[in-house]
Amino acid sequence: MISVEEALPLVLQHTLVLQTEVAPLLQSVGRVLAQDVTADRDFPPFDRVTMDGIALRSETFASGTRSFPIEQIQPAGAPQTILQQAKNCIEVMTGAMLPKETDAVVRYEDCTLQDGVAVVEIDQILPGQNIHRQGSDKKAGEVLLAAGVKITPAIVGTLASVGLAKVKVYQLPRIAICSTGDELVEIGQTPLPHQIRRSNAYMLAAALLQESIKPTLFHLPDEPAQMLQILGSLLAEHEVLILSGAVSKGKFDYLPQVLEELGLKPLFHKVAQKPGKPMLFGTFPGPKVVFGLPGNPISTFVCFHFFFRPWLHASLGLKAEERTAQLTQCITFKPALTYHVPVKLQVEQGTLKATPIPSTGSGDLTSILEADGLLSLPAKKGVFLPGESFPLILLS
Ligand SMILES: Nc1nc2c(c(=O)[nH]1)N[C@H]1C(S)=C(S)[C@@H](COP(=O)(O)OP(=O)(O)OC[C@H]3O[C@@H](n4cnc5c(N)ncnc54)[C@H](O)[C@@H]3O)O[C@H]1N2
Ligand code: MOO
Ligand SMILES: [Mg+2]
Repeated sequence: MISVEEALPLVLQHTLVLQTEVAPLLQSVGRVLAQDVTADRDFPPFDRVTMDGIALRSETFASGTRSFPIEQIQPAGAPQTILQQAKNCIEVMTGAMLPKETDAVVRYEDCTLQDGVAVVEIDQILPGQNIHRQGSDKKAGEVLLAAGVKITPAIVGTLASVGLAKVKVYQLPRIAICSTGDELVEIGQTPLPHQIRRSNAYMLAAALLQESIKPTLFHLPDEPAQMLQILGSLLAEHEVLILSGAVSKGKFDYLPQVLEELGLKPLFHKVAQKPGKPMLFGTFPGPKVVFGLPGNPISTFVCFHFFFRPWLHASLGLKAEERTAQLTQCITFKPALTYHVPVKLQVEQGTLKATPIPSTGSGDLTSILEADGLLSLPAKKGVFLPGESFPLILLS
């Protein structure tokens, strides 16, 4: 059995090298950007009026003028107008180009308009007021986004603004999720007293959908010949297998042996952690990777978040999240195992605090309904005090 400190680096040493592909902009949300993006023009691309009102010359106002005859209107979306006479003004709309020969905008609220004349009612006008200067946000050619970030709605807005209707993203691995076990039935079925629904497969699929990956779902019966045949064909079609169950010591936990028959190179089987001790991880030529997650629902869930997600993010070139949170209650856990505790989070005086969620054990699926994160308490200690900080995985 190896420690989580040894197991995680082993997993991260076996990331996949993912190719790139081009995705239509709106299908790129949640994917990882595989190109740098530069400003195609200045941001903003012209001196932009930021308030509806009048544009004038501040020096005319400074010399005492308060009444400005209106020459014309400059709407947004119209070519730039020119102020003909310094004593006049032009009505301007938010988003319009600032008229040439003007240098300040006065809001409608700060003047009255009557008979084609605007009378300014404020005492001071500063050059540049209510104007968003060309290039003041970013200059043409400047890098707006570097490759290797997850595409968010804000990023989509930026990509749209530079005219990228299609964008280069990293490909996603083809992933099969496989439940195991003769006690499991489909979720639409009514289970007999000795049966349960195969909820882990759906929980894993949902977690992958949050990563923008559409997995395919399969099931393995507790029968080695059938497992061998199904797993063999899944390996031909997928780069990643995420399996749930059949990795412990039971008479029907055939998975480790079947995977080895298929040629698995095991990297570890059993990790010093709770939950998730029986977890298995290995590779096939290709390369292909197999995550054998223990079947108890919280074990499957914790191992997915602790091992699979960092592996996926590293494969995609995303930066690892490194967070900690402060325990609010004392926990005593003596076994020499890393203890992953589902926690409720809150911020108190700027500090992230983690309160453990009561649970009857790793079969208690409902215990994670309220969880915001998983706090990992190290194996080398047995008593964890309020106020101590430990590594945290945020659940999203
Ligand atoms: N003698 C020992 N027994 C067990 C050990 C051990 O070290 N020695 N480890 C325990 C631990 S820890 C875990 S976790 C489980 C892991 O077992 P498996 O990975 O072999 O999983 P299964 O036996 O197939 O199932 C365990 C449990 O989970 C339920 N399950 C499985 N798949 C699903 C699914 N898709 N949806 C919902 N629930 C599922 C299954 O019905 C079982 O109740 O082993 C302990 N035993
Ligand atoms: O991985 Mo197990 O969950 O400790 O029952
Ligand atoms: Mg078992």
